[in-house]
Amino acid sequence: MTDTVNPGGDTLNPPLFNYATLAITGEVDRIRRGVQPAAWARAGAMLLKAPAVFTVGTGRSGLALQMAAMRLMHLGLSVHVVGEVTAPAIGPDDVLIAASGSGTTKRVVQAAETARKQGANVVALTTAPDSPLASVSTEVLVIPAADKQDFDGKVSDQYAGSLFEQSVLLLTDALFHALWRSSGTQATELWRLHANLE
Ligand SMILES: O=C([C@H](O)CO)[C@H](O)[C@H](O)COP(=O)(O)O
Repeated sequence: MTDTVNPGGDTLNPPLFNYATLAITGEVDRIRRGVQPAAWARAGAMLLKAPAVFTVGTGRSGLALQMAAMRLMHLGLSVHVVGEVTAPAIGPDDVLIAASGSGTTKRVVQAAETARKQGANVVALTTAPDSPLASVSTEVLVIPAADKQDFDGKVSDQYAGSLFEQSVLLLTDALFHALWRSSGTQATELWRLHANLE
């Protein structure tokens, strides 16, 4: 056992836990106020017109985006998660949603480059507007969170890319909610598409 990691000490400190919940919700609210709704609206319009939507991301960024993929499927869009064995080829006018806080993760950048070569649009969710991912994307949704290696605590008190990953979930849920409500579809209609093999 390494002596450099102490997994939580002996007990969880309740005041520290309460502080953490407040700190995290405060940080997420700051992100919410810092995004550009017009860019999200453009991305939403692009998704609705796309023959198919793909999502890509690694680690926690990819996991957060998989939740968005499920909700977009519930909206009736044709959605695929890159790396799943059932994901088909991406083609012209399809949309690849790519989440990478750093904007440098190789697998994500390479997928975005391939998507553009095939005539698809790429919507990037990233903290880094000058990153390789942003430079290859059609629409860049900047999430002003900390990069996973910003350890100075200036942008976020949380560990690594946590704030980015939470924001991906919050903002894509907001995108889904806005698209759903403006469609006028009843929740019972959406529920027909919910997994029944679970
Ligand atoms: O899982 C992750 C890590 O724990 C950071 O909090 C990241 O999502 C993963 O490393 C991918 O990184 P980015 O592409 O920079 O989002």
